[in-house]
Order: sequence, then structure tokens, then C-alpha cells
Amino acid sequence: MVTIAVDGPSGSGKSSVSKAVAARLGLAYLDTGAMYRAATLWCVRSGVALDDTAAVAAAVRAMPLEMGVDPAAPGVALDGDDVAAAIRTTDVTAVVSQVATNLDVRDELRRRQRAIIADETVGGFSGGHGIVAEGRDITTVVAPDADARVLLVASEEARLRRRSLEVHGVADATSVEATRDQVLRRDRDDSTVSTFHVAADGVVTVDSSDLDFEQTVEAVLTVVERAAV
Ligand SMILES: Nc1ncnc2c1ncn2[C@@H]1O[C@H](COP(=O)(O)OP(=O)(O)O)[C@@H](O)[C@H]1O
Ligand SMILES: Nc1ccn([C@H]2C[C@H](O)[C@@H](COP(=O)(O)OP(=O)(O)O)O2)c(=O)n1
Repeated sequence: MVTIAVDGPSGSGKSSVSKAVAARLGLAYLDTGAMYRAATLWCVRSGVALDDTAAVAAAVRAMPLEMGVDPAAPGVALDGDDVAAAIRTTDVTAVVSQVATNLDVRDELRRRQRAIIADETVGGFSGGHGIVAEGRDITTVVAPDADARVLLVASEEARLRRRSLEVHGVADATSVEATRDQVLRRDRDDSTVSTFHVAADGVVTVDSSDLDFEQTVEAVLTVVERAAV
């Protein structure tokens, strides 16, 4: 079984590139950011105040989360309810770091992530020979023994432009400015609990600032090949 770990800041291309790499290699795909987003939505829907750290941790431990790992259709469900779209609203994005910096929440979600990585057939996906897992602490904490470990980075300008295009459909000055909080403030908050701007020992950095999407996928596949996976 193969494990490929990918970390990086917001807008570096982790989700889209990891999904494409998994599809090319016939591997499962785990979006750990979606788990922190689902935990946030679960707390909000349960009426738990996000600054009540003990109540948030208790709610997340009881959270009935199912993660799909098929890269062609990676679903996220809470109590059987498909929340793939609901976890990506700007309301969730604005507050997710509050939940992601709760250390008891991190313990619980890391435990679940390791269980999924160890059994990537979860959710009915039958690829069956490994997984690409992406997030902020996969190369360093969740799967430091992964067969290939990649830190995907890009300049602030490229990341803001990409996110702006994704969320607003344009990347003019106003839209880029409106994206700043979602990308840079969130990275600052998330950096207090994970290291994802500088590669740890043995982790290969891929800088996608001047690469298009396809070139970035190729660059990550090259790292995987060189790791003799
Ligand atoms: N190398 C690239 N060049 C241009 N656009 C990219 C590249 N990589 C990703 N994108 C686009 O940028 C946006 C953000 O990518 P995403 O995978 O969601 O990043 P992350 O998961 O790191 O936040 C998406 O719309 C994606 O298609
Ligand atoms: N392994 C992870 C993955 C995500 N997080 C946190 C950090 C982010 O603010 C949220 C959401 O992650 P996500 O990857 O969806 O963020 P992007 O919008 O793609 O940048 O979860 C984390 O702390 N650790």
C-alpha cells in the first residue's frame, strides 16, 4: 500500500492537484481540510459556540462524519446528509481556523485520518492500493512515514488570484482584496498549529507559482516516481 502526503497553504493547489494525481495513479484521495470544515459545520449546526473549546471537542468526538475517498467523487456526509457544498461556503471558511486550532479537535481528526489512510477502501472505493492525503500536517504529523511527501507552495499573489477566480469568477483588484482574509489571515491562524510554509526534512517542495495546473500535476508525479513508489 502506497501513501502520498501533500501539504501546503491555501490556494497552492493541494486539493485539485492531489485529486488529479490520485486519479492518474488509481489511488484513493483524502481531503483532510474537508474534515475540519465538516467539523466546523457540525458545531455550527449543533449550536455549539466555537470559542467553547471543550464543547467543540466533545461535539467533534461525537460527529457522525463519513468521508468518500474516490478522487472522481470524494463525498463528505454528516449523519447521511451530503455537505460537500455546505462546507465550502464563505461562512464556514471564515471560522474554520477556530475549530482547526483546537488541539483536542486535531487529536480526534488525526486519529480518524490515520484510520482512513490505513484502510483506503473506506466509503466503498475499490482502488485498493493506496491513497493521496492532503492538508497542512500530513507530511509532518499524520503520515510522516509516507512513501512520497510533497509541500506544494505558490506565491501569495498566485494563491490570491486563483482563489479569487474560483470564488468570484474574476481576479480584478476588488475580488483579490475580498479574498485576502480567506487566504492570508486564515493561513496565519492555521500556522499557529501546523508548519506548512517550509518543508520538513525529506519533504520535497514543488513551487507552482509559474506552473499551470497540468505542469503542477506532472511535477508532483515526478516526485512520486523519484521516490520509487
Ligand atoms: N498550478 C496551477 N495553476 C493555476 N491554477 C491552479 C493551479 N493549481 C490549482 N489551481 C486552481 O487554483 C484553485 C485553488 O486550488 P485548490 O486545489 O483548491 O487549492 P488548495 O486546496 O491548496 O486550497 C482551483 O480553482 C484550482 O483549479
Ligand atoms: N490537515 C489539515 C487540513 C486543513 N486544516 C485546516 C486549515 C484550513 O483553514 C481548514 C480548511 O482546509 P482546506 O484545505 O479546505 O482549505 P483551503 O480552502 O483549501 O485552503 O482546515 C488543518 O488545520 N489541517
